[in-house]
Amino acid sequence: MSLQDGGCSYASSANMATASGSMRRRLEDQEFSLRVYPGALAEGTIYCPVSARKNTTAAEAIECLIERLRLDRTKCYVLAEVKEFGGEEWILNPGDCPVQRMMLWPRSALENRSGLGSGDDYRFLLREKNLDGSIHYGGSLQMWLRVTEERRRMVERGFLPQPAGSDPPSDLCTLPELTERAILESLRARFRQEKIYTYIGSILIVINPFQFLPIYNPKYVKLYDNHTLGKLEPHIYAVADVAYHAMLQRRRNQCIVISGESGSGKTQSTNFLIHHLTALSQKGFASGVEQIILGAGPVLEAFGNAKTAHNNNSSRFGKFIQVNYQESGTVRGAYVEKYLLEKSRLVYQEHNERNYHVFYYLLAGASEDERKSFHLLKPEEYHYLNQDCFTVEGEDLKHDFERLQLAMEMVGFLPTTRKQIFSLLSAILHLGNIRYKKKTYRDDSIDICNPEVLPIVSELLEVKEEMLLEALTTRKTVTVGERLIVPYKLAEILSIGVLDIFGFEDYENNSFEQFCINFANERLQHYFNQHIFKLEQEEYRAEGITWHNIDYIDNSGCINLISKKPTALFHLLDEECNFPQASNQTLLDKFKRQHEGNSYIEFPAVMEPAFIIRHYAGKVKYGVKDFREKNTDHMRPDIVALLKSSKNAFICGLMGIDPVATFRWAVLRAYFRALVAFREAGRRHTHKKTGNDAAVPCAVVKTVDSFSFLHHPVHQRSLEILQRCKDEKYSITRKNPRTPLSDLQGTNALNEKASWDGYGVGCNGRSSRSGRLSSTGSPALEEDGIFLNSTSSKLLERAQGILLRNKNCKIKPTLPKHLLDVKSLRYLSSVTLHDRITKSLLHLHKKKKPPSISAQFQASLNKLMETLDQSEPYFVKCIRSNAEKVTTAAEA
Ligand SMILES: Nc1ncnc2c1ncn2[C@@H]1O[C@H](COP(=O)(O)OP(=O)(O)OP(=O)(O)O)[C@@H](O)[C@H]1O
Repeated sequence: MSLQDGGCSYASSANMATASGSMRRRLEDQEFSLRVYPGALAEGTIYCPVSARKNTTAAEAIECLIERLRLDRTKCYVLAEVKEFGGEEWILNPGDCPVQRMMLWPRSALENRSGLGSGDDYRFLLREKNLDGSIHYGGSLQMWLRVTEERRRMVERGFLPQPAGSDPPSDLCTLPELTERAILESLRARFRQEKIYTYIGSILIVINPFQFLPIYNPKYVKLYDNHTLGKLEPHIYAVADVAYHAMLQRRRNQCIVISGESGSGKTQSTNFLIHHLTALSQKGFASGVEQIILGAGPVLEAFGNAKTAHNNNSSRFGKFIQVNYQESGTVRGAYVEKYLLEKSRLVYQEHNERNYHVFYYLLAGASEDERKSFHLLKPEEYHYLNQDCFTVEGEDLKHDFERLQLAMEMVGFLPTTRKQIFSLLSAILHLGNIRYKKKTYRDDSIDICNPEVLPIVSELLEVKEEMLLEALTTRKTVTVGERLIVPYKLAEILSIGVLDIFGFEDYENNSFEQFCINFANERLQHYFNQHIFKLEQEEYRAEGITWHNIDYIDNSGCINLISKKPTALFHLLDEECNFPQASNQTLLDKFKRQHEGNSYIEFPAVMEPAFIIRHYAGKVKYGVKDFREKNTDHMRPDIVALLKSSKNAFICGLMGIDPVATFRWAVLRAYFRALVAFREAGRRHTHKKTGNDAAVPCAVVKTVDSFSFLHHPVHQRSLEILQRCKDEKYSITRKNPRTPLSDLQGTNALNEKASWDGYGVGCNGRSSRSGRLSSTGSPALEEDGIFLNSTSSKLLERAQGILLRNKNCKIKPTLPKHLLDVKSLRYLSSVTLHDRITKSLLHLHKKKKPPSISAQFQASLNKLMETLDQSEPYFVKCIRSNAEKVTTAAEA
């Protein structure tokens, strides 16, 4: 190093001085692990690791060894350095520094310190000094080394117990003393040996090394395949493997819950787990499903991750990835549920933070044509991007954009859909540049300072410019229902869920987001307690094992304070959101009145619009400012109406007007109505023949006679769709613009030149592969045997025949056979039952007030907990090795 530095004589000397100065400082501060072999002085110990810095003396190291190995203090000891196997021993003076000696050893000696016979054997020995000053050797050095080496191998193979004072165990439950200190020291010692994984029973601890270790290649996938936990060195693959085989053997769903603070490695661990879970099931062959699952990672990352002060690639949402398997253990598909995306980041970022990655990727990676058609500018020219920082060290945005495009393709986004998404992103950025001014001095109404942005946004969103201007400058007070996101349920399939949820947060200013995040953590901690302490102890008791109950912090009180009906904080907040006169103070007063005296809540002594919650992980102070606004984060109806009017099917889809869902229900209705019609027509026919009036109620006869259901706009629309579907023509034009669509939310999407080749975006905003509309049915659904022909189609054909013969019927629909299987219908009704369009088509929901954000969040958490409760859990706890994201494993 010094030679190289010296060689760069033309480099700026000031720079060099700074660089070498900081390098020197770093070396001074670094901690190294010395392995000292005590030989006969401590029977059973092969070597004892001692932490030392560059200036730690031999005397200090010996003092530490006396302590650790509990040696006789009345005796004298020295450190001896052995260079090369069988070579001479060099006795260190008390003031010599062993680390400095070690730094002169060849690299191979440091990398292979235990290897006997490597040719490069360098080590420190602890020797006893006789009274006359001579060294007490107690046997030949070579002999002694051979014996200790043999013993080491025996220990490694499990024939001898782990000696005290040697390497900390891989499962900390086997530590003789289970104190916090002992646990931390063991983790630290293991980390220094680049062992980032450690078990505490079945819990896996991961310490983020901020450098990639070569322990994730296929060799390791194979190594950990089908082993009981704890047999091999701890590894994240071992957890995935155990979950996989437990699922297959016990036929029960499994889940892996990953927790830890921001930047501790949760997402990385999730990626490793998913990789291993898919690799296990494919046994080395990358299948289409695996490609899609792995491709989803970069897409989620681009849209949901951002640079924060703590992590350059921080996930700003929680996610639960459920990998679903067939009975045989082959991956069937995966499903991602997302929680609480940080929306505020779009418009505002804190110091040293950025907006979502995808914006920077797009601006850096778009081609010249794309730049033109999306009207792209430079990042500095957008208000949403130029608030603080633009770059992240070491990133290659062009490459990232290419990677994103590839990943989007892998997961099934067609080029048209991708274009529509990027167009929307560009519209968001331009919208952020709109500036307002007062219209007139006396008037409070507003106008737009830079109207030149409007045609651009209107083009990108495919909405009328006048409507856009109106939506941006006026506010309508009518409220409409908001979407309630209910995930699809894939019934009766084995699964392994991986939960990567935001960690506990306590910042300088904590708001509603932190309150929700920390509540989620309380719920997960409760789940953890249930499994690790409560259920385990109950099992011991049931089996008659002597067991003293251990105390753990039961956080039910805190959970009740926040969410238990009817007076919990979330409910009081909802109440206040309904009062137009409410203020921060009235909210706080309500909290106080209801919960004064509750040990989980405090109010600051100084008049401050804040409250303090005693969480399991510590106290957090929340400022109530914006709580009410953030809890009622509803889309304004006029903005929703504007976006609904877009000619772009993707944008309509975002507003819950999912053409695919509308289509599905239209098909369903057509089917059932036709079925009823056919039955009734049959009965009527029989009645005519037999003259038996009583067999047919009049009302029914009337209905069938007139086929009034066909005149219902829903039905007309359904039949049109079916007809078009059959003809494989997807450019649908509005036939009857005056059709009343009030109870048909979403059908206007069908009237636009929707890109039917695109993948549908589900009502919950999820891109849905199964949503592809094609005349042969969705490929994904076909795979599941959904749109298959069946005998029921014959029935429909006959029903259809009757319909066509009827004079009143103006439309001549032809029902495609493949859409008529009863199983398909059942499937469709189960997957669409909860979506808003379905509800409105079935009149299941009247215009109710939309649920508050906290209510939605609680509902999705409850759902998650239900899933977790039905699974066997594994826990992965991630720890950040340092706050500076520095590569440290071997040096800490
Ligand atoms: N096992 C690992 N090996 C190597 N590097 C890792 C490992 N785990 C994490 N890292 C590094 O640490 C960085 C932060 O990790 P990650 O993004 O997974 O944290 P996180 O806990 O998900 O953070 P957040 O909650 O902010 O999303 C990663 O970008 C990666 O560089």
